[in-house]
Amino acid sequence: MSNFQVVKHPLIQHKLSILRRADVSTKEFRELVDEIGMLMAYEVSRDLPLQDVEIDTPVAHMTAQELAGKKLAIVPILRAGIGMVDGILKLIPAARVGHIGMYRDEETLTPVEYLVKLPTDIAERQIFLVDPMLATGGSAILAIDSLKKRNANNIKFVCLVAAPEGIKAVQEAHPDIDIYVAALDDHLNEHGYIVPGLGDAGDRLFGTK
Ligand SMILES: O=P(O)(O)OC[C@H]1O[C@H](OP(=O)(O)OP(=O)(O)O)[C@H](O)[C@@H]1O
Ligand SMILES: O=c1cc[nH]c(=O)[nH]1
Ligand SMILES: [Mg+2]
Repeated sequence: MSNFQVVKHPLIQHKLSILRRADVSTKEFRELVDEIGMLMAYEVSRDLPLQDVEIDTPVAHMTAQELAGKKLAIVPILRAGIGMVDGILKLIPAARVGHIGMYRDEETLTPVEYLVKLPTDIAERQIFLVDPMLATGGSAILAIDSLKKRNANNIKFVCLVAAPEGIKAVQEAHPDIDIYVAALDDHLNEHGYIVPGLGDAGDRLFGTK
């Protein structure tokens, strides 16, 4: 079974509590998603491989360590996932960015895929699949299906707020995928929204409602 982790760092929890507030402006919401994305990247990148490198400090020669040049790709699920990309790129600027466009049909809550644009060597890359919200799990499952269809298997799913229903669904569909969330909320309401959640992340991020 996959690794499922709630990242409880105090900075993440503090910023997430501000993000949830109904009176937060679009500008603040965008800045907070960016910052939390960066803080989540710190945790998710914890096991990236290192290699020895010989360097000279002003004082002495030493064997230091650097990232082993593992190829990375950040893949946001549009639209809301876009909000997390820049924060992660601040820490890992050489990462490539792929996009998976998807929206939930409001009646059926079934995800509809409308765009897949990925680096050509996606199968060789460690992928951070990002979306602030994991509700029924339908969108994440379809995005992972889409990546696996293209032979990408090294995937970590990074999300801010998750419902237990979504975690269970993703773990059942894709037991090999590690999941990192900033919060595990209580339940989904009758409209498929996470409770207490933060509302519609895409609309809050882009000011579309
Ligand atoms: O787990 P699920 O039940 O599939 O729901 C989660 C999805 O819903 C939201 O996207 P939405 O459909 O609102 O699209 P948007 O990002 O364009 O607003 C969210 O960003 C996830 O992608
Ligand atoms: O609560 C939810 C559920 C799905 N998508 C969102 O943006 N918010
Ligand atoms: Mg939305």
